[in-house]
Amino acid sequence: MHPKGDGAMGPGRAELTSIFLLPVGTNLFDYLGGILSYMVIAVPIFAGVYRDLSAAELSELISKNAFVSIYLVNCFSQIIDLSSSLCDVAGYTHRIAELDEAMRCILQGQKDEDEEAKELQPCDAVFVLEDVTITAPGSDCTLVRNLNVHVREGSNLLITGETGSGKSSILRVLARLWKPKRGHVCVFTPFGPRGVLFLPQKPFLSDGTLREQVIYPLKEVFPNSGQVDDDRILRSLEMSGLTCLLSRTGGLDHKVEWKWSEILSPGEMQRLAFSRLFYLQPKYAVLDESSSALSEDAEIELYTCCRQLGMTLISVGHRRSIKNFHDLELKLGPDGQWDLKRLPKQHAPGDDQ
Ligand SMILES: Nc1ncnc2c1ncn2[C@@H]1O[C@H](COP(=O)(O)OP(=O)(O)OP(=O)(O)O)[C@@H](O)[C@H]1O
Repeated sequence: MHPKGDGAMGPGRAELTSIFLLPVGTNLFDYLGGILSYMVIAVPIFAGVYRDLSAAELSELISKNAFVSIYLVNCFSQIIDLSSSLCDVAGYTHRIAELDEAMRCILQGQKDEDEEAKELQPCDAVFVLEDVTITAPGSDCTLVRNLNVHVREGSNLLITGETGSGKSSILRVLARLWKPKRGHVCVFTPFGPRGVLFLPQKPFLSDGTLREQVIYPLKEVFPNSGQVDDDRILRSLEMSGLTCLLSRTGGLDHKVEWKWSEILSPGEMQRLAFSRLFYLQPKYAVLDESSSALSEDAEIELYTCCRQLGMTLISVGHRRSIKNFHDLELKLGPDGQWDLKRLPKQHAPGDDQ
């Protein structure tokens, strides 16, 4: 036997009220509407108010009264039905307003931090982590302790470490999705196609044509770029090894029936994310195991393209082969330990091109 009122074991009083009483209250007019008119007219009839009327006049009065009552009941029911939709709309509006307020606070906080950081910017460093300690939200376990890293343009950083050691957490802090527990994090380049783009392990694929997939997060290309832009998209698809998608979709602008995230394989999704990168060609790219579903050879090809396009990379990856494309390795260890070392210069494919 469970004690009475044990909220964890069954619905509480508030839930019972919402499950049973609210619908009953809402539909009360519907239930009683049919008999309400007779109850209302019965009082004056039995009190003798209409004793002068003939039987025909009385029945006409009763029927007229029933019509008016049912019409009123109908109107009340509609108002009550509308009120629940109105409550939903009010709830959604409130949540959107709260989200908007939170976003404004974050943006304002970032602006203030950026202003402070500008004064502290060390020469030519673009990503700066100074004395940064990271813990996951709602956890006391330190993932990275007192981390100091500066990433300069042209100097690629590879983050390695065991599963769960906090590699992606560093990227979340750089993207300002998480606040560090201690220390300063500064990114001296705008987020987006003109600055730094983040490629996650599982890319977000919106609905839309192949063109819309490749140019994402842009919604439209410049109207006068025409053929030039088409060529750029085709070239990006070729570099990412996805030219085959053109025949599957029937062209860049053909409306497709399917959901991209359902029909593409994980590897194809990752290649599509790289085609976005090659189309947008930002100065900096943060790659969070963005090629993990591809073969080593395919990964090397994609990193070679990034190098040819002159992007500065911050990557998380497990394969040894991608070390050749990086200058620094940040290795995360247990208990928040880390080690930053310069990688030996090696000949990476694409260096001689
Ligand atoms: N939103 C979150 N809330 C709480 N804990 C989280 C959250 N996201 C990640 N963590 C925890 O933080 C730790 C570090 O996660 P992170 O994703 O940085 O690991 P990782 O080194 O990138 O691992 P992998 O190599 O498997 O991708 C993990 O123990 C994870 O469970």
